[in-house]
Amino acid sequence: MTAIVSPPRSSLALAVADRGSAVLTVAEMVAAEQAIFDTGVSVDALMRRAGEGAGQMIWRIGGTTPTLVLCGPGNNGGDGYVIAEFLRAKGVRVTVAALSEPRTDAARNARARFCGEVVRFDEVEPATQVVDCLFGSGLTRPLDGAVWHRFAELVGQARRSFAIDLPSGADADRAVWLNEPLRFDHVLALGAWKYAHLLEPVASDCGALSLIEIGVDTEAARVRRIARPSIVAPDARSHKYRRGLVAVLVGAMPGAALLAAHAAQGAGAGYVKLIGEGDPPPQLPADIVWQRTDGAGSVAEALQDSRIGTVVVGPGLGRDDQARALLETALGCPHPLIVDADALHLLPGYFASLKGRGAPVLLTPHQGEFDVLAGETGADAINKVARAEALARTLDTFVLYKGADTVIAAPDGRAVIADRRYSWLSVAGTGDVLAGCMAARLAGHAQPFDAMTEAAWLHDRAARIAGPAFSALQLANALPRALETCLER
Ligand SMILES: NC(=O)C1=CN([C@@H]2O[C@H](COP(=O)(O)OP(=O)(O)OC[C@H]3O[C@@H](n4cnc5c(N)ncnc54)[C@H](OP(=O)(O)O)[C@@H]3O)[C@@H](O)[C@H]2O)[C@@H](O)CC1
Ligand SMILES: [K+]
Repeated sequence: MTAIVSPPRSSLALAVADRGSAVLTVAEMVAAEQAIFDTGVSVDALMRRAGEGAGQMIWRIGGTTPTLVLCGPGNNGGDGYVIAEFLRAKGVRVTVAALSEPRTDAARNARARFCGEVVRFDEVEPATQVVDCLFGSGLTRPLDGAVWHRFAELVGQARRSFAIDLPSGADADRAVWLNEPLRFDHVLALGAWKYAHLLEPVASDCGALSLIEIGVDTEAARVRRIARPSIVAPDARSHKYRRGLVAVLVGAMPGAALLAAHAAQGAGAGYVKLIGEGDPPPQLPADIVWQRTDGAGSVAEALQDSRIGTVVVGPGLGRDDQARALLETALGCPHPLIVDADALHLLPGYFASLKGRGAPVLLTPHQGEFDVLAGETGADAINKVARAEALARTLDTFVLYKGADTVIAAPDGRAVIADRRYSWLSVAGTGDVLAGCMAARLAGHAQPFDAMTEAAWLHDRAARIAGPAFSALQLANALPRALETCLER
């Protein structure tokens, strides 16, 4: 048997990248705010920071547009009074509609500092621009029916709408609407992202997102919003194996494996080969190597090549006995492994093989495949990130849980949310492209979590470059231009 040595690693590696901005639960946000108070900053001062930061953004976007600020009873309402006074001082015609008297000291103080007009919420007329400060992270239940109805009318009739911190009616941690959904033009998040900003179904209703810095320390946050990765170009010592050798196993439908192979090339792999039974498919291009095998033993032997950086199993695999044999062989090989598509449906029969496997396994389920894998795992999880984390922990694998909100989770608890994925990606074959792209990144630097994050970013960027209505092959062909936008200068 061939001795297994780690393949040389690429210079097409990950540079020190922006880790992405933090995503916090309400409890984590409260703790982070408390840490600021512990340094001697008062609640009033922090509210002023938040309200003036948000006011500045509204002023920049809306200028002197007449503005209605809707204020609730808590500190979100308090932010509203600060915003209203900020805009009033700029010369904007501002009206505040108060749902009730402020119930916190900071909100009462902010109310006292507002020098403009305050009217009752149930008597207010619609305005050109509306700012929602009814409820933020302290929302505990649905809005009262009549209040929600009037609120929806005011937001719907405004030409421009802002929600401060969170849209009222959205549950911050669970990222669901407690009332009917409401669409905003802008959401200004205070201090850090909350899950509702980035996870569906609320995320799509948030319009343009802005983060208002208020001095919260988010250094230790485990969950982050995706940020553009920074990738280093090959250096003078680079060669095809340092760049990364990707091996894609071919099953019943070679087209999907070919797409993954194209994508691996476009995402920077130095060498891509298909491993399959018998003769190559007629459409095999000259720049993809075909390694012919004869039976499972022959595949296992091909996978002993110590220069392989990543193996992909799943695209076009099928779900028959031959597919099972290929999956079993792939799980038994010594290389990092991406399990995608059909292989995810077969994987529950092989969970035992995941435990103690030396090299990492990366899973790329969409919703249907996730349900097959997860079963009851994470049934009590609060949101999509927690469900992905539960699966990653239970199977000791890396998980990229696809969707308009794609979640990447590592078994050590790190997670990234790739929100608002380009909707034209919803076409056949784009999953195969994602798997190939991830394989190239992983073969290049051997960091599974980073490979998933880079692939999610490159895939989305390539789709935007390809424009509307592209084929999966056109998407793969756009990957080099996406890669170019991430190269370190
Ligand atoms: N912490 C800080 O220092 C800073 C916080 N900041 C800001 O504060 C926001 C969080 O403030 P918050 O905790 O006061 O919560 P908030 O969302 O304003 O409302 C809670 C109030 O509403 C009530 N209530 C709840 N649901 C209800 C419903 N359906 N219908 C009716 N009432 C309902 C609830 O009363 P309950 O009846 O539940 O006891 C309570 O009275 C945060 O999002 C950010 O904007 C920034 O200024 C920076 C500094
Ligand atoms: K709000």
